[in-house]
Amino acid sequence: MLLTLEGLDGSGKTTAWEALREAYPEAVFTREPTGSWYGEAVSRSMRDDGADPLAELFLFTADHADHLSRVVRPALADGNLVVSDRYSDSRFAYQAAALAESYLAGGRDPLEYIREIHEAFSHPPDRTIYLDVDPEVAAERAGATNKFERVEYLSRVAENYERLIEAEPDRFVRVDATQPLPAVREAVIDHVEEFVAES
Ligand SMILES: Nc1ncnc2c1ncn2[C@@H]1O[C@H](COP(=O)(O)OP(=O)(O)OP(=O)(O)O)[C@@H](O)[C@H]1O
Ligand SMILES: Cc1cn([C@H]2C[C@H](O)[C@@H](COP(=O)(O)O)O2)c(=O)[nH]c1=O
Repeated sequence: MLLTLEGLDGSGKTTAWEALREAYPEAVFTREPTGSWYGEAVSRSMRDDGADPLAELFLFTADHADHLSRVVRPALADGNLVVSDRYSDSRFAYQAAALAESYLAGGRDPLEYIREIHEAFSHPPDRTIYLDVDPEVAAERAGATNKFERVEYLSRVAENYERLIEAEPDRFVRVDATQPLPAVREAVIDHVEEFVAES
């Protein structure tokens, strides 16, 4: 089973991922952007305020393709539970927000365009936990360490996540990530126990 953790910057994904790592030591824990050279290219692009948003989309997507073939598909083929801190929904939410200000021919919807690119090769998550905080909390917790961690941009990202949740309500579960950390941790672990029991 492929389980992904999604949410705005600072929503607590990595904290939840670490709690799950303690609870499921036998599972495979991974993340996007990855630590590969593709992931390093992504980090370089994120540090560039003038990076072309379409070029940046394809850097993130290249990192995803490598992640799939090197980590995710082999781990799933071996029957593992795979837990990824960010995955394809991050592209749908973040790069669609960046492309909205940019250019796509024929008035195409950026989010749909990015989904179509992924449909051709990706492996969709089985379940996704959405750690829900508002953009103000997210920006404050994240500390504006990269160009995405600003309230105005994160508001558009949050709207895109809402579209994704609305389109696939059975895949997503929403956790109120403004709760104190122990309550968030407990909610995440309870959901994963349910997913594992159902699978
Ligand atoms: N429920 C919570 N209440 C208060 N602070 C929290 C909570 N969850 C996480 N934090 C704090 O917010 C900060 C960001 O948490 P974390 O790194 O887990 O988020 P993230 O979603 O992985 O962020 P990013 O996407 O920026 O990597 C950390 O300082 C963490 O301790
Ligand atoms: C996978 C992915 C990530 N991002 C953005 C979201 C964050 O601002 C940074 C780094 O992620 P982290 O969890 O804070 O380490 O990258 C993105 O825009 N698109 C993506 O596909």
